[in-house]
Amino acid sequence: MNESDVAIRVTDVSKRFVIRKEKSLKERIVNFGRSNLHKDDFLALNKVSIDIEKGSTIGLIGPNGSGKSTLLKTIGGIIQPSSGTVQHRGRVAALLELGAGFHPDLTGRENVYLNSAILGFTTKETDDNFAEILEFSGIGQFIDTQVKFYSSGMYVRLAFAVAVHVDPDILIVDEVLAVGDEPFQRKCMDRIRDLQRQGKTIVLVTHSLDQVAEFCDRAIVLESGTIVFDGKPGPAIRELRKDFEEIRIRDAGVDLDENGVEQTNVSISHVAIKSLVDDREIDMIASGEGLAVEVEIALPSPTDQWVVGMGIETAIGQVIFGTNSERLDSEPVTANGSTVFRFELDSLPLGDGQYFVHASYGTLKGGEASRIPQAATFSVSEESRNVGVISATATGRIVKTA
Ligand SMILES: Nc1ncnc2c1ncn2[C@@H]1O[C@H](COP(=O)(O)OP(=O)(O)OP(=O)(O)O)[C@@H](O)[C@H]1O
Repeated sequence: MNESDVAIRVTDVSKRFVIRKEKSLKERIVNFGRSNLHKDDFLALNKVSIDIEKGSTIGLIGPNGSGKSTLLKTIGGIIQPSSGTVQHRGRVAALLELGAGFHPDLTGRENVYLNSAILGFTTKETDDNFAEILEFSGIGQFIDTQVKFYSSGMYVRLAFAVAVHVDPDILIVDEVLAVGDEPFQRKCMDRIRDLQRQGKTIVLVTHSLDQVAEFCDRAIVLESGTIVFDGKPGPAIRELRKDFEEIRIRDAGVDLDENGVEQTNVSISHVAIKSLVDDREIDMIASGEGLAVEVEIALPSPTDQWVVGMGIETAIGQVIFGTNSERLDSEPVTANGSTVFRFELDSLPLGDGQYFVHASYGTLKGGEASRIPQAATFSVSEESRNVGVISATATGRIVKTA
């Protein structure tokens, strides 16, 4: 990236928060006379460095508490880093959590003028934009109500309308869009697309991984305040889903143990994709062809309670097909030691691309206990100029013209 193409530069940014906790009674007695508060340091961001290219759309993703909002706020200049620097070129408009940016006692109208003024607009310029902002927000008569009486959806509507109408070079958006209703979310997304087309730089924090796949050209995965992945959205989302799956299984393991369901010591030892024709292991099919998936599990003792599952996912982890031995009405059979279950999928009318196969193990009573998210992969080759995960035979013709 050329120096002149950098819109935002984050260099070695760390953010330390001081957390104050009430001391326990014992601690109060031991430390008698001193403050009743514990002070703990907490590193929300740990030496984060990123260069964001002008005109790009970046998604910041990661589990709860991983530091996404903190990073976004340091980029927007809303909070100062404890160490490191943030530089940006151009006007930044920020759409942060509810409550940030608007004064609760002022009306919607007054807040529009206040926000525009902070971003360097004259009253005359805001007058010129006002009708459009109001129209976009859909707030109507409530524009003259104090914003403390707004619902969270109304609040976001107005905040987004202001943010996109002040002609920002950089727009930073934190999760908030999720509180708008569906038509408004669509409208916001269309507007974000307009800004993309105009070459604006956009940084989004979101938990909607589909949104990241749809809008972003780069995604950054944060975990415990550090960057664990920085690259194309597809691999970033897969990385994050893999982590979520590990967390889910770890958590599920605890619950299942509490229920007394014996799930432990079973492992999925091998997953193979095979040809239905000659049983060879394969990694590619033509669109419309079928395949077999063999899942091998290692059962430590004889049981008829086992369930084996498999699913096919797109590159961003959307499950497009899934089944398991129970759904296929496979009779419970007592199995022991190394056991292979074979799924046969006769025909897969998939579009061109790479697909991932997950494999899972569980019990009839306890549900799914473990899963390997990307146990195997295969590609589908299709000679088609159409796009999408399914393959369809399509034709087109004019049926009416003036
Ligand atoms: N003002 C603050 N004082 C103390 N700790 C804070 C403060 N702001 C954030 N934190 C802590 O820093 C960590 C990172 O928070 P942050 O809001 O950046 O995470 P996040 O990835 O955006 O999470 P989420 O997905 O839940 O919105 C959290 O553990 C949070 O509790």
